[in-house]
Amino acid sequence: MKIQDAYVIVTSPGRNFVTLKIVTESGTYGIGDATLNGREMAVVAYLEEHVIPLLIGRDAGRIEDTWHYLYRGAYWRRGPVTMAAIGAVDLALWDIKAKAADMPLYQLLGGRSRERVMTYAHCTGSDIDACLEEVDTHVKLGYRAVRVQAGVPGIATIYGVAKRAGERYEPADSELPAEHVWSTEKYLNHVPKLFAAVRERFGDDIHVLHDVHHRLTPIEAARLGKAVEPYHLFWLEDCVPAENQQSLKLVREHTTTPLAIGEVFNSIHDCRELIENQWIDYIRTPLSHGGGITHVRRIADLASLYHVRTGFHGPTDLSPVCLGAAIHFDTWVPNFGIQEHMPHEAITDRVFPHDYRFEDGHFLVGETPGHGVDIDEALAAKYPYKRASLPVNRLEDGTLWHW
Ligand SMILES: O=C(O)C(=O)C[C@H](O)[C@H](O)CO
Ligand SMILES: [Mg+2]
Repeated sequence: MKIQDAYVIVTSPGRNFVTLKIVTESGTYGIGDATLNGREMAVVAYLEEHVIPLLIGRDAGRIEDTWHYLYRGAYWRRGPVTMAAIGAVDLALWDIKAKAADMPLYQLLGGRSRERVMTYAHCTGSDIDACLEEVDTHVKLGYRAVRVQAGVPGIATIYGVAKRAGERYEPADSELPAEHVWSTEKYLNHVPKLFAAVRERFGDDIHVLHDVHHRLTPIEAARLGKAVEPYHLFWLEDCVPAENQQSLKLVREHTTTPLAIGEVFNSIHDCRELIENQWIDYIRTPLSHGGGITHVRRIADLASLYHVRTGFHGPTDLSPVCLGAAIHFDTWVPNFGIQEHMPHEAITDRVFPHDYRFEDGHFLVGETPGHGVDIDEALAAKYPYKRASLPVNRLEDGTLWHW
């Protein structure tokens, strides 16, 4: 089954998405998500200039060989742009293979390990009470797990907290980066009160998660992990940046709060030390940014040896193509933990028709051959790309910080 054509579709139904479509001689096609939030056009150029010409005429069935051809063949290895481009090719090729086999993707991966995929919701509020109302709403929608983020007195704007009640936060909300001001001390003094309030109102039965978004140093993260132990979080996410993997060792030595990390990783080498030393509990690298199913499956297998489970990144800035493929992977992978769910806007869902369903706090995988997500190209063409940037953060003295 030779690849006859491949092209990139850039569309902005509510926010920017980049999709790679690969078409074979028989007419069977597959699609992959190539969206890299805030750096979308870099992946477009990488695909159009350096990848698509190599795909034409190749055997679409040789997924493993194509992965190595693109990875080793480029000489310049790893990095989010390269790996998002390879990931899009890989997802599209798995889609084609599953369609050709007339199977839903999870069957091709090895079949079901579970009936349904537990997912967590985002609950944010300008203060603790507003956040608790969001938790209440999501518990009533059936969620068993909630990620809670609340405003902190004395900090005007925090990335990840919606600006208005009932709204979701938008990851990339302005043409050029907005600037926020951050105070670690104010945050550390306030945030344990949020978990205490959630447990007091909702009891012990819901899973509670929290994203620190890389803003702490290791010893500060250790302090937070210890402080929140009484509220038994499901996980504390991205508590420190992890370019230095040893940072997680320090945190681990001080606290039993479970640790999740990896949404900005794109290679097994970014997390190998973290996994082999059992410094983390959940690995979050998504299929699209981690070089596709072919590579992330290796990460999951390594993780399974060390009691580390998957908890894939699932924000709105990964398209329904990535989410749909993730739900197949989650249905199969033996060491599944949880799947993030930040619902896409209705118009995004119309541009990307899909067969996965949310029910009772879980995703249910579809039975359509392939990964079950398509793109309506005519509708997509109505929503042209708009530059959108993620924010930056500064400490109160003006020092540039993690956001
Ligand atoms: O979903 C999360 O956990 C995030 O941290 C969202 C990220 O900030 C977002 O995907 C950046 O583009
Ligand atoms: Mg995160």
